[in-house]
Order: sequence, then structure tokens, then C-alpha cells
Amino acid sequence: IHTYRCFQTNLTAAKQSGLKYFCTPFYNFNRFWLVTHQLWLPLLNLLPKQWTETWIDYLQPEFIWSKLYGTFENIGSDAFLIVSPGANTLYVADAEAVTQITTRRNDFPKPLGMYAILDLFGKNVVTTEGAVWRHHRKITSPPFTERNNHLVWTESLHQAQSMLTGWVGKDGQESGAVWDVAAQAMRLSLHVISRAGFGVRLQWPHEDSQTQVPEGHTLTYKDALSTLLENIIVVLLTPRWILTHSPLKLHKVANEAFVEWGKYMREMYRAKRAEVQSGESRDGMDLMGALVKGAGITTESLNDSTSSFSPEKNPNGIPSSPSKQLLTDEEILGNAFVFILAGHETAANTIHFSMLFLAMHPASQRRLQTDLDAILGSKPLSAWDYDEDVPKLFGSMCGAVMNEELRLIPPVLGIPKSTPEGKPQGLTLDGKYVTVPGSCNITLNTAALHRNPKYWPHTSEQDLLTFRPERWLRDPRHPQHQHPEEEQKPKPRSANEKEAEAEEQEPEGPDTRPDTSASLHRPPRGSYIPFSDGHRSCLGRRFAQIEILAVLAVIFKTYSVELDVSEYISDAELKTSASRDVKTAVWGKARAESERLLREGMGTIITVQMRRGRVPLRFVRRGEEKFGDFEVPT
Ligand code: HEM
Repeated sequence: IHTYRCFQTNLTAAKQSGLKYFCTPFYNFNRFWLVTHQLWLPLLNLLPKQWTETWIDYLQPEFIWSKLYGTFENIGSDAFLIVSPGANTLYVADAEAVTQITTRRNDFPKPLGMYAILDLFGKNVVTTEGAVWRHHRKITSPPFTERNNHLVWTESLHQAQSMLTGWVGKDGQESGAVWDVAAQAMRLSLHVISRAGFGVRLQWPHEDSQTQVPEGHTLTYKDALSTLLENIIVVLLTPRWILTHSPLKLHKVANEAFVEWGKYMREMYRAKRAEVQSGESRDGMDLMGALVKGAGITTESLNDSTSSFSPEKNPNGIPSSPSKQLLTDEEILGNAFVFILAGHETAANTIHFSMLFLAMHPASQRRLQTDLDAILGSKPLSAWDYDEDVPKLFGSMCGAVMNEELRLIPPVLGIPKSTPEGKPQGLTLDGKYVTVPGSCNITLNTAALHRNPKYWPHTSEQDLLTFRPERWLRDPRHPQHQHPEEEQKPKPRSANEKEAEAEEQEPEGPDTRPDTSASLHRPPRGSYIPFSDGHRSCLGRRFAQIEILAVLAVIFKTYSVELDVSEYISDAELKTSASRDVKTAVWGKARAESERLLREGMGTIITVQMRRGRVPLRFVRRGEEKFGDFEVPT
């Protein structure tokens, strides 16, 4: 009866909203449903099709990826509600609506319940709202400066070179089939954030000088962190007491990594306090230092024996958080953890899928290499210059490849927002006023928005679904593609919005520049949001963009990436006797398999990744490509 009444209430609100809607019997974000849906869906599929066809696909947690823009097209609206007994959910692929939602932060807050699992080590800038979030954001923003981006650039160049050496060896031979490009990209990103953000340089297996496990630990820092991240979903979803006592190997491994990484972070925190106490200061991004300083811990406060900051140690050896401290110890660790989590998987996915797409599209790869030659010439890597080269990379095919990859596979496919309980919110949609019900979950559907034909230059419906970075390059013959810098300034806000913002004293984001280079195509505001938009947009956007550009530049300046075809033809035959027709046939097979995995093998845990199957790639010196002049069949 309760379920039915909830459903009726939600349905009534949907009917009054003025939005298009349809109903499903279950709420697909319900945790029980998320964990057990694979048991029920086959049973539901046995029901007569006419009963289920309007809703059954939407009970799949992955439907955003399988449907892309399709549902919006079928329903004839760029926003629709799914009504269920558990909640109403609004799906949005309309740029104007996105802008309203992201700029009216109080009217459309984050649904904090969905983020609670990210409080693993403590509350942080990602998992909080309102005044608490503003406080976290103010403290965590300062290190994300242009000055520190130099460090991200230098470190990314170094790490990309190391990753490449791991594939092609010191003598730079062809790599052979590399099956774990995704895992290697993940490792690279982890190395970059560890070094640039926390001052810890991690090594690749081929350069590892047998790092010893330090006293008091059972794992090295690198093993603790990578094992924790590999098992993150186990750690996030398993109650702590089960994790600690479970005899299952999976739980033991995950728990050991969780405990060990926590220990390392606490040690880093203690060391940072000691640094602050002795008046030392360190150059560089120093995220932990910023958190400690932001928490109000200063040399004076630590040295003043009467101060409430003077250390009174808890069993962990960390001085307990005094009442005056602006972030608690848990919050400091919580933020450190979330930077690593938010900062490595997203960038790694972009690097991985860019390489895969480029292997599938050799002509785009050649154009990228031509641009890299023009920008970097024959300068050695040590002479690549942040100030001179990065703006050019941003505005070239390198930026276009990054933008296009993030258009097609934005790591966060559905950015969650909500309306407050009992507070319906008005929204202008396609010139019409609609009311989003109170307590409504909202998904900014980036996968659909980025394929909405209203916003993207395209030559056909298929073209919108295809990786074509060239769409970002401005055509000088079409002046309507010119977007002067002024156009990119945020639209004038209403008096109410200005007032609300002034009242909130929003902390300034570190970088308010547009997402894409001025010399590339600029999509209308709200239509391209891989990094979200508005007050809660990504803090690490520029960090990530620089890392991605650096990695693409290092790899493609001297190497090409190709689809590995060794499943279909031997290396020897390919090198010596394969005719053009045979090559076309095997390449076609490898490409079709890549397309299939991009369609069917993707899955979201925190970000979307290829989780069922892998595509092997090969790295070959430029000029030695086997499929260098292949064109994608139209
Ligand atoms: C390609 C790479 C990246 C993408 C696509 C990306 C995307 C996003 C998105 C969509 C959000 C909003 C999430 C939400 O509302 O739930 C976000 C938030 C955030 N990102 Fe990123 N991100 C990337 C890289 C990074 C990096 C490298 C860092 C840090 C080093 C970072 C730190 C953050 C933080 C701290 C937030 C929370 C901001 C707030 O709520 O105030 N991200 N990111």
C-alpha cells in the first residue's frame, strides 16, 4: 500500500509538472535494485512484451549508455521524467536547462545520499553542500593555480615518456600487442596526481629499483594505493566491520589496502604538520600542505603551547582535531583521498579512449601528428615549454582529439542534481515554463547532451555518434563558426540569481576560462559539460586537460598507435606477404570488434570504462605503420 501511495504521489507531481514522463515499477538508483537487478530482469523479460516494452530498458542501470540520445528523440523532448514508486528522476539533455540547473545551486543541490559512499576517509569537497561545501572549496581551491599547472605539465611529460618506454623498450622497437592500455593509463594518471599533488614520485615496473616496504607497513605506498583503487567498489560498499573481520580473500586484500593507505596519508599529514611547525615551506602544488594550512594550522598555532592546536595525540599518532581547526583531521584525509579518486580515473579514461579512437581513425591520427610537428618541431622533450606550447596544443588537433573524446565518452555520464524536499522548482524548457517536482533526482545526461543534433556541427546522424575530432577545427570559410571571446562570458544573470550568489559569497573557482580553446569550435553554453558547469564544476579541469595534452603530445610526436590484428593474422604474414585486400579485411575485423566493445562492453562504477573485454593496441615508430593510410569505411 505504501509503495502504491508513493507511486501515486510521484505520478501526480509528474502530471502537474508540464514535463513529458513515463512510469517504471522500480526506482533504478535504489541500492537493492542496483545490486540485484541481474536476478530480476530475466524474470521480467518473461512477461508479455506489450506489458513491459515502454519501461523495461530503463531498469538497466546502464541505459544512459545504451540509449544515448535515443530516448529524448523518441519522446520528442530534451527533458523527461521517469516516475517510479521510489522517486521521480528528471533526465536532461537541453543546454539551457542545464545552465539553469548548474547556476541555481541552492535550487538544484547535489543529492548527497548518492555521494555518501565517497566519505570513506571523511567528508570532503565532493560530498558536501551549502556552507560546508563552500568552506571545503575555499580551502581546496588555492593549489589549482596556473603556476602549479607547470608542474602538472612537467610531470605528465615525464610519466608519458616512462609509460611509452615500458611499451616500446629503451631501444624504441615496436611494442607488440599491448592489452592493458587502460590499466597503464590509470597508472600514469595515478603517478601524475601522486607526484604533482602530493610530492610522491612512483615508479614504473621497468624502472623500479625494488622499493622496500617501509617499517610499520605491510605494503608499499604504490601497492596500497593501487590495490585500494582497484578494489574501491568493495571498500565503498562493504560495511567496515565486515571488511575487517571477513575471511574472504577479496575483503582481506581490500581492507589491507584501505588500512595501509590510510596509514600513509596520516604519516604524510603528520610530516606536513611538522613542516608547518618548523616554518618550512615547500614549492609546488602540495595539496596536503594546502589542506593543512587551509585548516588554519600555522607555525604559531602549533608552537603556542596554550593554543588549542598544540598536539594532543590520539592512538594514530595524529594530534586530535582541536575545536578551532577549520577542517577536521578526517576531512583533511577525506579531501586528499577524493582528489586522488576524482583526479586519476577520469583523466586516465580520456587518455585510454583517445588512443583507442585514434587507432580506429588513422587519418585523424596523421592530422594530429602533422599539428604536433608544426607546434613542437624537432625540439627535444626537455625543451617543450608550458607557456609557449600548451596554448598551441589546446588550439590544435591535440585539443580537438581531447574535446571529441570527452564529447563521446564523458567519464561522468550522468551528473547528479536534485530538487529539495517539498520545493518544486520552475525551469524554462524550450521557451515553456515547467515545474520540476520537489525531492526529484536529476541526471544531467552528458552522453545524450553531447550527441544532441541541436548543438553539434554534423554531416549525418551517424556522424554525431562517430569520433571526428575535425569537427572542432574551425572552418575559416564559415564565419558563423567564429566565437569571439566575449561570447563565452556567462550569460547575464537575473537579479535574483545575482542576489543569491552575492549572499552565498561563492568561493571563486581557480579557473573560470571556457572548457575549450578559443581557436576551436565553441559549443553553446550548457551543451558540452564533461567537467560539469557552474559552481560545482570540476576543480581539476585544467590539471586534467594539461595532463591529457602532454600525454597525447609525447606519444604521437614519435609514435603511432594501431589496432592489433594478431588474432586474425600472424605477424610474419602481415609483415611479408599480406596483400592490401587481406590487410583491409583483418583491420576491418579488429575495428568492428573495437566498435562492438565500445557499444556493449562499457560499464559505470564511478566513471564509465570498458569493463567487459579489452582492445589490444600496438605502438610503432612513425613511418612504420601497417595501416597508416587506412580510411574509416563510410
Ligand atoms: C578528464 C578529467 C576529468 C573529468 C572529465 C572530470 C569531471 C568532473 C565532473 C563531471 C565533476 C562534477 C561531479 C559531480 O557533480 O558529481 C567533477 C568534480 C570534481 N573534480 Fe573533476 N574531472 C576530471 C579530472 C579531475 C582532476 C584531475 C581533479 C583533481 C586533481 C578533479 C577534481 C574534482 C573535484 C575536487 C571535484 C568536486 C568539485 C566540487 O564539487 O566543488 N577532477 N569533475
